[in-house]
Amino acid sequence: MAGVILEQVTQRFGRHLAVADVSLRIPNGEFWVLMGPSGCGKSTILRTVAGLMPVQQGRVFLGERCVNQVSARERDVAMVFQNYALYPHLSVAENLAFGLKMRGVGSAVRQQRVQWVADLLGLTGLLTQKPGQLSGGQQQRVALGRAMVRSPQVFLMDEPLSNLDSRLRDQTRTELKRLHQQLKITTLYVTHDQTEAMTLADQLVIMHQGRVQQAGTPQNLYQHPDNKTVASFLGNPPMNFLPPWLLPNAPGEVTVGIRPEAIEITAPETGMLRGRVAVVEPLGDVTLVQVQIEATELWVKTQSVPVLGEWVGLIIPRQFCYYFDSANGIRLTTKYSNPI
Ligand SMILES: Nc1ncnc2c1ncn2[C@@H]1O[C@H](COP(=O)(O)OP(=O)(O)OP(=O)(O)O)[C@@H](O)[C@H]1O
Repeated sequence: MAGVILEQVTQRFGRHLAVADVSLRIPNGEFWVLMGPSGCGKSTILRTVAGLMPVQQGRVFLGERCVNQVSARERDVAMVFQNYALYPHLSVAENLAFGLKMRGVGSAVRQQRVQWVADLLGLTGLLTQKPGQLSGGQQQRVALGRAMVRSPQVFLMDEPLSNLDSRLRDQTRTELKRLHQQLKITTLYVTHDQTEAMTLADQLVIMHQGRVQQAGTPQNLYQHPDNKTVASFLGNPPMNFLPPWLLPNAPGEVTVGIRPEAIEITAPETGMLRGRVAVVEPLGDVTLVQVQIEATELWVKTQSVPVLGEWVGLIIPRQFCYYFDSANGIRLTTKYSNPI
């Protein structure tokens, strides 16, 4: 059964095309993540599904039902924003119960639901506090709880963790994953954060300029990007693209890409390429190294810790290279399987 379907949805602001012919079919109970550069249309998609923006072209379904003409209030979705906007004068319990009260749910059921969600999110001890007395992470959990309390058909989350510091963010992310595994509510989640995208998504959708570039499991997108946009968006540091002069045997119309972890550092005289270490960033388990080869910089992820300024050789294993059409960025899988 489908949870959420977008069928050829196009949305404009005046003449500006914010979402261009987007089709997605999200099965019931799955967690999908939308990712892409700022302004690529992620929030507009979320707002369209929520009913906060009318569908200009195309159709949106929640379950089997086309909701193009259904108001936001009547859609069974709950949205969590990055600015959680709790009511400051209400207690945590009252904040959690607010939406239920507005919907005319009786007090006994309200209490029961609030207790359920407070247990689930570890908020039981905070029910009488006001938002101002809570930490950012606790406030974020209340915001999540407010969305969860009525068990909506769909969750829409727009960067819900972006205001948290990195530790809390990690904790809350893990919490979200656990909750999803438990509740299995169809979720559409927008983020800029790669770790969130890679760890939470059943399916990851990469967008660019209002269009879907590729959708698939995070692993699949990382290993088999369809084009340069997707390849350069995932991975930190991102994929290196080698200029043609670095690889004299590569045909000019092909751009060769290689991930930082696929490059090996060796002695200057044994590498295929030779350059100077320009940046060294030890991360504990691995080190990020930027090697400068004339005007080109390549990132390498390595276990070794080279010395800043030293000359090193680089090995670019062929089997880990990606080949892209230089004109349109589309990945070539057969024609140039072995240009170097
Ligand atoms: N209310 C609006 N009026 C005019 N243009 C808008 C409006 N809202 C969004 N846009 C434009 O539509 C495009 C898509 O915006 P959207 O907010 O969906 O992008 P986004 O991918 O969510 O970006 P971000 O990651 O920065 O939140 C952008 O170019 C934006 O400037």
